[in-house]
Order: sequence, then structure tokens, then C-alpha cells
Amino acid sequence: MPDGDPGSTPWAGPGPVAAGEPLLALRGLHKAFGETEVIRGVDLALQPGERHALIGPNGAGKSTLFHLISGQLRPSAGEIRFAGQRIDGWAPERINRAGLARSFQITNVFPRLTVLENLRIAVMQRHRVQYSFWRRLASLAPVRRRSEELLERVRLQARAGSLAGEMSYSEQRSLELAMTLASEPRLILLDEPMAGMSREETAYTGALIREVADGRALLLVEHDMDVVFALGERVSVLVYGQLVATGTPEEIRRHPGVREAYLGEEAAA
Ligand SMILES: Nc1ncnc2c1ncn2[C@@H]1O[C@H](COP(=O)(O)OP(=O)(O)OP(=O)(O)O)[C@@H](O)[C@H]1O
Repeated sequence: MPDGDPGSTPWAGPGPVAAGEPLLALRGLHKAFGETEVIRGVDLALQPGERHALIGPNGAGKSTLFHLISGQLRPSAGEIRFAGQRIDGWAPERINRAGLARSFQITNVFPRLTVLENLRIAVMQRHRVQYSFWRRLASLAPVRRRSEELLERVRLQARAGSLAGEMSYSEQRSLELAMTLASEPRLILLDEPMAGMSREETAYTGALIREVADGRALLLVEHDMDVVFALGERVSVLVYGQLVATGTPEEIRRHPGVREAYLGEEAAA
């Protein structure tokens, strides 16, 4: 049975973060695959509500870092703290329940279900409702209310009855974002949210991400520098498994090492 009213149940992970404490803290993080060290001593702290962008050349280790934070991979050394608790070694589902959600492009979307059905499943998963209860519980007012609220949040009301798989890529991305929000995360990890989008879709999705992430922390990997500098309040640069700089977009633009190693003369101009 659902553990409470999904329409009003607040986030239910570890307790509140103490004043001044980071929401996410990586300390001395390492990851090796056999002999190859891919993450080589990363320290990073994210404050509650902070939007942080992670950039770096191909193969720098950005995806590996995301896998470590979300629990898909275990670090070889170092620690990961979320809301004051050590989460390295936890299963991905446990990390998700603690309030850390990772958005996987559109792979969580069920293409043969409608938009509203997708959202109902996401809301019910959050509240541990068994799939076998689905039909009966789908009509429950709190689940419906919460699903409709999420639908509005990503402006897909007009698409409620559309099959998810028949929508445009950016609409599916919006749906996926709403499904991520169903777990009321305090930190959202977004992996290349604008990949495969047109300029217009990128602008629309950027504004949507900014809006729905309000009050939550965001860690985003993105190759589009316009998006990085527009969305990130702070930016970190990962090169060969090490952070070579962390700062405001302005500081990162001016940073000589970053200009040389990554941005190139054009972006630095
Ligand atoms: N499971 C694995 N086993 C062995 N090597 C791996 C594994 N996963 C990643 N790597 C290696 O780790 C390095 C970093 O990969 P990763 O995908 O984290 O980089 P990235 O910064 O996300 O790159 P991109 O921007 O191209 O997505 C690469 O050299 C990759 O080949």
C-alpha cells in the first residue's frame, strides 16, 4: 500500500542538512577499472539548491563520476556524502529514496503508455505501490492529483492522453523530467539534457529545467557551452579524472588553464 498521500507527502530521506553543510560532498574520490584510474582524487561540494555544471573533454570521466554518485558504480577509494550521510556503497534505489535522482535522457519513459500513465507509474513507484495494484490505485485521488500537478509543471497538459513514444524527443525529455520530479529529489543529476535537440528545443528545455529545479540542487553534464554558462551557477572542469577548476561561469571563462585545456581560443574570446 502507498505510504501516505502522494499528493502531500514531503521528501522523506535523511534529515535536513545542517546550516552551511554541503548537500553533496565528494572527498578524495577515486575509480579504477583494472589498472586504469579514471577518477583520480575528486573533491567537490554542492550546496542545497545550487545549480552546478560539470564540463570536460570526451573521456574525462564525467559519466563515471555520475555513476559513482548515483550508485551504479562503487568508488575504489574516497567517500560520497549526501545530506550528511555516507552513501558510497548504497544501492541506486536507496540513494534515489534518500532524495538524489538521476535523469536518464528518455530511457525511463514507457513509449506505449500515455503521458499521464507514465506519470502515475512514477508517482506510485515513489510511494512503493506494487505494479499489481496499479489499476485499482490509479484512480485514487492523491495519485491522480500529483500526476496532474507534474503534468502541469512541465506544461504537457495538452498531451496527457498521447502515447509517450509518439511525442517529439524534447516532449519526451520533459516527461522524463516530470517523472524524475515524482520522487521529490533534493538533488537532480542531469546527463546531457540537451543532446539531440534543436536550438529552439534547447532554449525551451533550458528554461524548463531552470524552473523545475528551483529549490533543488542540480548537477548537470552538458557539452553545449551556452547551456552550461546559462544554467550553471558554478562550473567544474574535469580533465583526465581530476577537477582542474571550479568557479562561477565568469571565473571559468577567464581561467587560463581551462582556456588552454578545454575551451579553446574561440570560447575564451
Ligand atoms: N566500465 C569501464 N571499464 C573500463 N573503462 C571504462 C569503463 N567505463 C568508462 N571507462 C573509461 O573511462 C574513461 C572515462 O569515461 P567516461 O565515459 O566517464 O568519460 P566522459 O567524460 O563521460 O566522456 P564523454 O564526454 O565522451 O561521455 C574512458 O577512457 C572510458 O573508456
